[in-house]
Amino acid sequence: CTDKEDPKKGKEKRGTSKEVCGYPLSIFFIVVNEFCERFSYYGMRAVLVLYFKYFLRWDDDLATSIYHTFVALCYLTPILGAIVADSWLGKFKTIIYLSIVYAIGQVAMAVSAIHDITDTDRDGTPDNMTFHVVLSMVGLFLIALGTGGIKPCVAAFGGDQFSDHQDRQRRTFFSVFYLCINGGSLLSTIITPILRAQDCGIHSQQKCYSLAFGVPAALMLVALVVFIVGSGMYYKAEPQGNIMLDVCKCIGFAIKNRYRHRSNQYPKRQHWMDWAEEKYDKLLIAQIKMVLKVLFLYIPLPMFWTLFDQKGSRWTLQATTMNGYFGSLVIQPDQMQTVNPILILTLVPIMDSVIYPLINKCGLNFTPLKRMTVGMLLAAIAFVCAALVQIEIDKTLPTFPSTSQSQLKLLNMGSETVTIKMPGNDPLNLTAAQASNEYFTFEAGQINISVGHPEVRNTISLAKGQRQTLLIPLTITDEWLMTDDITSKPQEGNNAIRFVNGMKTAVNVSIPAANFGLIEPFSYSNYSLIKNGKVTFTLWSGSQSCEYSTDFGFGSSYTFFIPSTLVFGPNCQESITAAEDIKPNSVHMALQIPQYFFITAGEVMFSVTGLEFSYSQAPSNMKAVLQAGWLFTVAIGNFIVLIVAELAKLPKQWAEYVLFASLLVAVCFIFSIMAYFYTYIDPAEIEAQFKKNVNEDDEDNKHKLQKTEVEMNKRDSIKCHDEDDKDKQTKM
Ligand SMILES: C[C@H](N)C(=O)N1CCC[C@H]1C(=O)O
Repeated sequence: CTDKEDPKKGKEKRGTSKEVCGYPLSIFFIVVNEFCERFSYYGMRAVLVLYFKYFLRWDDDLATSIYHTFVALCYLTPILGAIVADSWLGKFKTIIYLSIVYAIGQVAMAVSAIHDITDTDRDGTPDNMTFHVVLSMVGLFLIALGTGGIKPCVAAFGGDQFSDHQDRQRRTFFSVFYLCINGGSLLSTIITPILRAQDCGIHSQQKCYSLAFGVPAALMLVALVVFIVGSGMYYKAEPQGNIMLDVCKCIGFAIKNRYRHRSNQYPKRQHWMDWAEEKYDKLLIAQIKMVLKVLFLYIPLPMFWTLFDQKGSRWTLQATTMNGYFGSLVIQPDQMQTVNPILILTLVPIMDSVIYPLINKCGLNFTPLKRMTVGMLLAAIAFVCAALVQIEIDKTLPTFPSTSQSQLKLLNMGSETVTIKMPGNDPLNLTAAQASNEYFTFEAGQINISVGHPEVRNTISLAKGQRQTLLIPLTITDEWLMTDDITSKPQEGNNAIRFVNGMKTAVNVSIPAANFGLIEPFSYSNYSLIKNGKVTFTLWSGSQSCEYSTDFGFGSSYTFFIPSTLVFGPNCQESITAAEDIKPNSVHMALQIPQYFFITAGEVMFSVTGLEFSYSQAPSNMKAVLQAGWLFTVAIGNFIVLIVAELAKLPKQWAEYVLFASLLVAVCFIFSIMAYFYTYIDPAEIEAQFKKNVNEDDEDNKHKLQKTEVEMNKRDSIKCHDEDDKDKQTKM
């Protein structure tokens, strides 16, 4: 608990809070509040898209657009919260009122997800979807207003609890604050998907979205209660009138005045804001200059968030093409995102207690803006890593036919070996129930194929840009069948599975999660998407059944063949053959860890530092406003992701990663130049100086006034001597 204080700074204590190891006790309530609030926010967000898709039954596009619009809104509303806090209610009251709005929003979401409310026919699906849609949209709007509104206030309110001499403690506070954000985010993104997966309901059991939204709602109420409990200990800075209106008016006046005096005959002023001096207080002008300087510096920052936010989109998609088996543990593609908060929880303490002190010991002045620059570079490195991983993945992806080509696979449904001759290829021998290992590529059109001995010839038409399988029947003179095969990796790491029935009777194939339906003799089923892991298929023919089990990885496609020789019994493990149409993902998800490491190390240097920088460089009456400015860069970053996802359609994903890395390096270069010219200030000191000057001016003015009065009186008295006595008495 040792504390090296700046002897130049005042040591007056803020608020009535006790101190523990030099930290005001009040910040304990603030960090717990932040933990619960972030749990509530990230927990709800984790299941939101699934709620749109499976509960409200929206399509993927609508679900994704509304999701991103909501996230962007959550980082736009901080401006509103900051204006209300700094100009009107103060941070404390703003946090209380908006937390209530936030909790109401979360409760509305939880209620909107109770299907029983409108499920009058009790079939498990809501009958009045409009009710659920309207209630959830109102809920989301209130949440965006609440979470965004309080976010800049809570951070700035936490900063306010420290006295001017507690710079070091305040820096540590912002690190702990960031730890709480990520602790809440980590726990909730693990817990709420588990809650969602439970079945619940009064009349019928459905996936429990109401519980997945209900727990975040409860956590928001806890956040509110914890914050209120600390109420007596906080230092509550009073709002100083409608500061934002004054700021706007002052800037407007400066611009107008500058324009009016644009001719060369008027002497130039140091700063364009100095043109407001005729009408506005020098202190206000100085404060606006401080804010504008920082906001100008923020211009390049959204690019960092543009890269950062692709963790949830591009990187998760990349994970779907990778192998998630970590020994006996299976990691789903979207679970890889939890690596970010886990790394935050480890990296923040390491940076604060080892890396930064070590850099200091080396005599390097690692200023906040230098840290942020390095943070941006680390994010760029993360994207280079992502590109390298993508190149590895691309090497393992199957080569699908171009638009002018066709690919053909062959499956021998017979019980004897056949020889197949195709143009441009060596004769191919396929034993009973065997499929060719690979697809043969042809220029699309018609090809002649001959099978067996004596040869049976057939001309088959190949579909352009397609993969097909030729099913060679048991009796090769019978009609040949062509199937349409999938031409892309199955989505979200699923496996695309189908069955070909070579028996003379129909077969029904099912697993608990899917039913392939009744497959007619010498026919095939549609594809079903199956998750990774061990799967046991049950095959039925009439009253006879048997079981077939196999293990699936991620992103494969198989055609299982039921041969005519199959004997139904306890299991048919040996009889069924599997043709691997698309290999399972082989590049391991662990290869994503370096990119997660670099982006998170970048985030710690960039975001934790930026949060503290925004507080320390803001004038006292605009702390929340600058926090909102900081969060606004996150919103813009999210918008850029949306735009770039639509516009930048590079043919190769790795090239897009390199493009983003290069853009960030370019932006980082511009930022470092801007940062070079930035001079750090101590707003409290500047403000104190101004107030002192004003007081001195006032004193001066008072002295001058008194002097003038005395002189005037003297003059008057001289005059009065010359005038009549009556007059002289009145003036004195
Ligand atoms: C979860 C992230 N690591 C994170 O902490 N954040 C992302 C945007 C800003 C910040 C947050 O406040 O949630």
